[in-house]
Amino acid sequence: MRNRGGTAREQFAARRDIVRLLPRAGRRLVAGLVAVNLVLGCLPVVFTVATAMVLGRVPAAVDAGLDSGAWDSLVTLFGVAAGAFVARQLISPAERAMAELMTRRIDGQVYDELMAASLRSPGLGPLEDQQALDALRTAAREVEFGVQSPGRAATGLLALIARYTELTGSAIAVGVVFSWPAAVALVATVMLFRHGQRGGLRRYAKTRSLLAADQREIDYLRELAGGAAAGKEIRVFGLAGWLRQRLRDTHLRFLEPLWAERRRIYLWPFVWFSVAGLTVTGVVFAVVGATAHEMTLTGFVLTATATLSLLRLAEHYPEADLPTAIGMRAYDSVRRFAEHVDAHEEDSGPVRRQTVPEPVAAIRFEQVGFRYPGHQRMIFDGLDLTILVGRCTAIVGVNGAGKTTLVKLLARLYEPTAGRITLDGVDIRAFPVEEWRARLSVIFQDFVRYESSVADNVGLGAVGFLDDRAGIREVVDSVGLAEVVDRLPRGLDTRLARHLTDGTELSGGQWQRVALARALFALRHGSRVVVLDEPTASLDVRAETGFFEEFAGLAEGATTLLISHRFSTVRHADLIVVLEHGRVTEQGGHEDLLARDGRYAELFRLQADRFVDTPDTVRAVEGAVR
Ligand SMILES: Nc1ncnc2c1ncn2[C@@H]1O[C@H](COP(=O)(O)OP(=O)(O)OP(=O)(O)O)[C@@H](O)[C@H]1O
Repeated sequence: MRNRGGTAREQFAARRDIVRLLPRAGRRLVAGLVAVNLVLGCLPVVFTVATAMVLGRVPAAVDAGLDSGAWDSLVTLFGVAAGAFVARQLISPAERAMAELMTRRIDGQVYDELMAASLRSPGLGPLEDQQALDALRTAAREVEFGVQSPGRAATGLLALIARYTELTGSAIAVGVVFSWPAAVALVATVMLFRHGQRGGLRRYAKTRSLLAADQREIDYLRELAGGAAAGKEIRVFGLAGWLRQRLRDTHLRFLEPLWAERRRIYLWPFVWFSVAGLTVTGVVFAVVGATAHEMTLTGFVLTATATLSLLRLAEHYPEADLPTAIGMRAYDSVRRFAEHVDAHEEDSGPVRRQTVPEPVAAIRFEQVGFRYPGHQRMIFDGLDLTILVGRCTAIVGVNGAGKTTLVKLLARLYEPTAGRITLDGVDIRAFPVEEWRARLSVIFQDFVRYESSVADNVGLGAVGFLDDRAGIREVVDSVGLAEVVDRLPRGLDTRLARHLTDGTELSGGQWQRVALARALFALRHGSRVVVLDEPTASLDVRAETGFFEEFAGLAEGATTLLISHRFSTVRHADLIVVLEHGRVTEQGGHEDLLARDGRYAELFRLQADRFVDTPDTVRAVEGAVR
C-alpha cells in the first residue's frame, strides 16, 4: 500500500497527484476557481489596509471638515473597505458552488474509473481477494458519499490559494509598514503551527485507514439491522439485542482510537500555538509599543490588525486540511484495486483470439488442479472429467465437494492452477472469455433476482435480445409460469421487487422457474451449454418429479451439466459423475452405479430411505411425534 503523508517527498507526491486530478473538472472551472480563490485571498488584505488607512486619516479629515479633500478621500477609503467586505460575502457562496461542481465532476470520473476496474475483471478473483475488497470498499464509500473524496481533496487544494494569498498579503503589510524581520517571524510561527497540525491530521488519517476492517464490519451490521433480507430471522430468533450490542462494541472499537487521536490533534497544537503565538505576538507588540511614537496612526493600526490576521491563519483550515490529508486515500484505493484487477488478469494468461467453434464431441477437464486465490487447500487435484456434447451430465457429491467450483472454472470465473479445460481438444483459454461465456448459460444456486420486470429477469439470459418479447413469452410459458405471470398486475412488465411501486414478489419456486426460463432464453440465442446448479432446490415434490423430463424436452440437443443433491433429479441423466476429494471417484448411468454398489449407491439409498415408509422409519416418526 502506498503510504501517503510520511516524508516531505511523499507529501509532495500526494499534492502532485491531486494536481493531476484537476483537469478532470474542466480547464475553465479550474481557472475560475483559482481566480476566485486569489480574489478571496486578496479581499481581507484590502479590507485590513483600507480600514487602517480610514482610522489613520480620521483626525485630519475631522480637522479639515466635511467639504475637504481629506474627508472625500476618507469616504473613498471607507468605500473600498466596505466594498472588499461585501465582495467577500458575495464571492464566497459562488466559490462554494464552483467547488461543489468540481467535487462532483472529479468524483464522478473517479467512480467511473472504479466501476470500470471492477467490471473489467473477467474473473471473480479480485472480488474475492480480501485486500482488493478492502481497497474497493474504502474507495467506493468515500467517493460515493463525497465526504473525504478525491474531488474534495482537489477543491481543498485550491482553497489553500485563498489562505496563502491572505497570509502573504498580511505579511507584506507588516513588512512594509513595520519590520521585515517581524513579518518573517510571524510567517514562520504560522507555518510551524500549520506543520504540527497537519502532522496530526496525517496521523489521524493513518489511524483511520488502519480501522478499515472495523468500518466494514459496521457497514455489514448496519445492513443486517436495516435490510429486509435478515429481517425475518432477526425477529424470529430475537436477535435485536445481540445485534445492537455487537454494533455498539464494533462502533466503540472503531471510535476509541479515533477519539484519542483527535484529542492529540486538538490539544497539543493548541498548547504549542498558544505558547508560540503569544510569545511572537508579545514580542511584536512590545516592539510596536516601544516604537509607536515613530509610527503613523495608520502604520500602528495596520501592524496590529495584520499581525492578528496572520496569527488567525495559523488555525485549522476545515475546507482544505482534512480533505487533502484524507481525500486522496480513496484515490489510492481506486488505484490499488485496479492494480489487483490487473494482477489477477495477468494470472489468467495472455488473451488469445480464437473463435469458439460449434461443440462437436466433448468438453474435458484434463488433470485440473485448483485452489482459491489466497488459500492453500486444493479443491481439485488432478481432476479428469468429460462432458459429452448434446448429452446431460450430472455431478453429485457431498457439501463442499467442489461442484459449484467446477462450474466457476468452466465459466472461467477462475482459471485452473494446473491442467486445462478443453473444448474438442482446444484449451478454452484460447477463446476470448466473453465469446466463450456467450456459449454458456449458467444458472447458479444463488442466481440473481434482479429488481426489474419479469421480462428483464428472463431476457437478461441473452442481453442482446431483450426486445425478443415473443421469445421471452414462450420460455416463460414453457417453464410453467404462464398463469402466474398472467395474474400479475402488469404481466411480463411487472417488476419483481415488493418495495417498488406496482412491484410484486414471487415464491422461491417461482423464482427458480424464472431462472430456468433465463437459461432457456440464452439457449434460444446462441448458448450451447446449459449449466444448472441445484435447479430443483426450491421446487415442490410434484414439480421436481417432472423437472427432468420437462427440461430435457425443452433443452433438447443442448449439452447440459446438472448439479444436484437430489438423486431423484439426476437419476435420468446420461452420465452421473460422483465428485469426492477433488476428483471423480465414480461415473456411469444410474443403474450402473447402483449395481456397482459404491458411493453413489450408498448416497442414493440414504436419500431414498427418507421417502420410504419402512417399518423402522414409521416407528421412528411415531416415536418422535409422541
Ligand atoms: N470463494 C471461495 N474462496 C475460498 N474457498 C472457497 C470459495 N468458494 C468455495 N470455497 C471452498 O471450496 C470448497 C468447495 O466449495 P463448492 O461451493 O464448490 O462446493 P459444493 O460442492 O458446490 O458445495 P454445496 O453442495 O454445499 O453447494 C469448499 O470447501 C468451500 O469452502
